[in-house]
Amino acid sequence: MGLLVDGEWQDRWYETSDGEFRREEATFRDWLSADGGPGPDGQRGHRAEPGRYRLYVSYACPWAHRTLIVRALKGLEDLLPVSVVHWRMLEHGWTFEKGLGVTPEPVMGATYLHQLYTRARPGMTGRVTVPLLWDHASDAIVSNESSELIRMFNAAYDGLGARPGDFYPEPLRGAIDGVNDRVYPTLNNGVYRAGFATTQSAYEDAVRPLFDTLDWLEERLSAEDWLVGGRLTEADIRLFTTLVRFDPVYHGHFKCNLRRIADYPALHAFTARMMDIPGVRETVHFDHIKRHYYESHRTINPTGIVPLGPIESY
Ligand SMILES: N[C@@H](CCC(=O)N[C@@H](CS)C(=O)NCC(=O)O)C(=O)O
Repeated sequence: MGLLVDGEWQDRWYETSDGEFRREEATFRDWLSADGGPGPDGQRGHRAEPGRYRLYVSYACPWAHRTLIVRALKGLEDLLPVSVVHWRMLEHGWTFEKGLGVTPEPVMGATYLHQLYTRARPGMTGRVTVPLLWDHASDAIVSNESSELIRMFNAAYDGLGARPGDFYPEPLRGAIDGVNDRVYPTLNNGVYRAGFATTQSAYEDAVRPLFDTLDWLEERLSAEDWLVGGRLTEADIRLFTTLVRFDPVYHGHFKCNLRRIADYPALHAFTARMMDIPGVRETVHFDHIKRHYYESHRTINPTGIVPLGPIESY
């Protein structure tokens, strides 16, 4: 685990001096669009073209997982190739070391993901994260912010043979944003705030609202199959990537153990429903998920032992 400082890699754990984990803002925020025009907030545009871009992911990472799901649902496999990093993230950060499911890095034969970051921006300071969208044409990083990447993939390739489907439909945007605004801080990021806390109070301050949100979601999903508008939207996709990791990883490794998802009938049924959407199951790799967390976070799990359970229930 580490970060780039003035273009040099430094092996360093997260800064949690007051006991709390804070996620840093993503560094690269350009936009992929059908015509190369700017993003919704004026971000610099890159034109969608078959094969021009490459998506770098970790199968373990819930943020990268969102982008893989939207890529699958929109049928972008042939338009947008993917590279997969090794599940273990230790002193060099994400790597392309050989391993089951890991793909060799094609742009520069890099061993470490941070080499791509410094190729795009020499001298950069910041974290080296997945997902990452690389532009082969301009040898640049378009974006490393998953919440924005899924909105780009939702529309950018529509004229190039993407499958129909809109996961952020105009009339539902307010309601989707409303759900995301609760689910992101308390749950998607809440599990990390619990797991990386270094004081009892920071841990408890994360876990309590996390389970309040799970209770709230259980109630919503007892009445409806989907979170917003009676149809699958990005709000469901963003929830799913955390729920599917919950019992195998967050319950034990991150100490989010008031209850399991298996104890919530509606949340469990929702996760199973998501798994059954064609294309989704193939994006879920429990081997990378479990091994990443238990083998990488040596401050939390010094032996690197990966628990055998739970028995998979989806
Ligand atoms: N805001 C980013 C967060 C991405 C992120 O934090 N990814 C994690 C993996 S789950 C990562 O690469 N962490 C490496 C690090 O923080 O050094 C997004 O949603 O795309």
